[in-house]
Amino acid sequence: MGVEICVEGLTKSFGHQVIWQDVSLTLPAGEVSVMLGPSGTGKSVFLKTLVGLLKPERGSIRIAGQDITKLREHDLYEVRKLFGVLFQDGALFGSMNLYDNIAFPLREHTRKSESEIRRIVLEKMDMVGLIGAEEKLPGEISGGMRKRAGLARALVLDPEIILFDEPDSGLDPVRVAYLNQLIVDLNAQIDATFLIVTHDIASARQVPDNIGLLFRRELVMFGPREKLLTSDEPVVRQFLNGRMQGPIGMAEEKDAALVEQELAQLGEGGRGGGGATGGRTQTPGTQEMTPRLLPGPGITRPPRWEAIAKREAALHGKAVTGA
Ligand SMILES: Nc1ncnc2c1ncn2[C@@H]1O[C@H](COP(=O)(O)OP(=O)(O)OP(=O)(O)O)[C@@H](O)[C@H]1O
Repeated sequence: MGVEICVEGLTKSFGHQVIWQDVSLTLPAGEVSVMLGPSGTGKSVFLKTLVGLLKPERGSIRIAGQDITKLREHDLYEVRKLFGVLFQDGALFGSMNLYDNIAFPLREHTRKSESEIRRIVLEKMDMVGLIGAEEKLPGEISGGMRKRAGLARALVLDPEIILFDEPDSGLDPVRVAYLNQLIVDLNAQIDATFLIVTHDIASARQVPDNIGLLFRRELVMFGPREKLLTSDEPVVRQFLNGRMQGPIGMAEEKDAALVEQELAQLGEGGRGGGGATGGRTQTPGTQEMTPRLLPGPGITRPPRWEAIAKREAALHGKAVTGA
């Protein structure tokens, strides 16, 4: 079972530049969460802060009963063993074949025998569909295979938490679909806590249990997938629908009057409309409950799935009847 991560009042700056402030959220143990946000809102900085590579100015990050922001380097090293991280490009060593790349953390951090290492490496390569590619060099394989190799390497120390930094970047839509299925299947099999940073809205709508959105140096919202998919919050609706109309502009944020004008031209939303938003500016876009991606055949669903499915079915019923 993965571990819970509890973030309270977290603030990170570089010099005078505040990246985000007062961020509080709980990543529930064993669940998949996605962090969204326009470019430059500090999603990668958030991942690095969680794993202790960057120090926040304020706030706490509680993992397995310890506030990691207070730990000394030696103790942090121990906590980091709970994490597996999939970097954007897989971060593989170019001169090592896939087998040695994936074996690397085991050789570096454990005293396991080569035969034990072989068993683990082949098991993880099998999980990500890379059996047979042991001798390949990273430069000889596709981007999708490199991501899967990076994922196998992130799995070898049996992490309780896996952080994914844009796992879908640079992949075609079919490879993204396969990778999403792999993520859902893996989560059901190993039950670790997953946090995924992505720009891919389709993935964000289907894969996670929870979604968070960073914007204007704040965490606008974090909660169950169904809560964000049906939210009236203008920034959340704009982002989850990938629309130009709304508070998010090319250079991050827009003038309020311009947003009003855009929405009026579209004939949707605007002030004084009442209804679901209680008169707030509404951002156009569907509030559909995208179907959840299920684990593949033969993979047992974790116990939480039943409760989530009931909650989502109830919400779907409401959306259909307009209740
Ligand atoms: N080590 C650092 N020193 C100074 N500034 C940094 C450092 N790392 C990141 N930043 C700044 O923090 C801000 C957020 O960067 P980050 O890479 O986390 O954004 P992001 O949301 O992941 O963006 P994208 O979606 O484009 O990948 C940027 O303005 C970046 O320049």
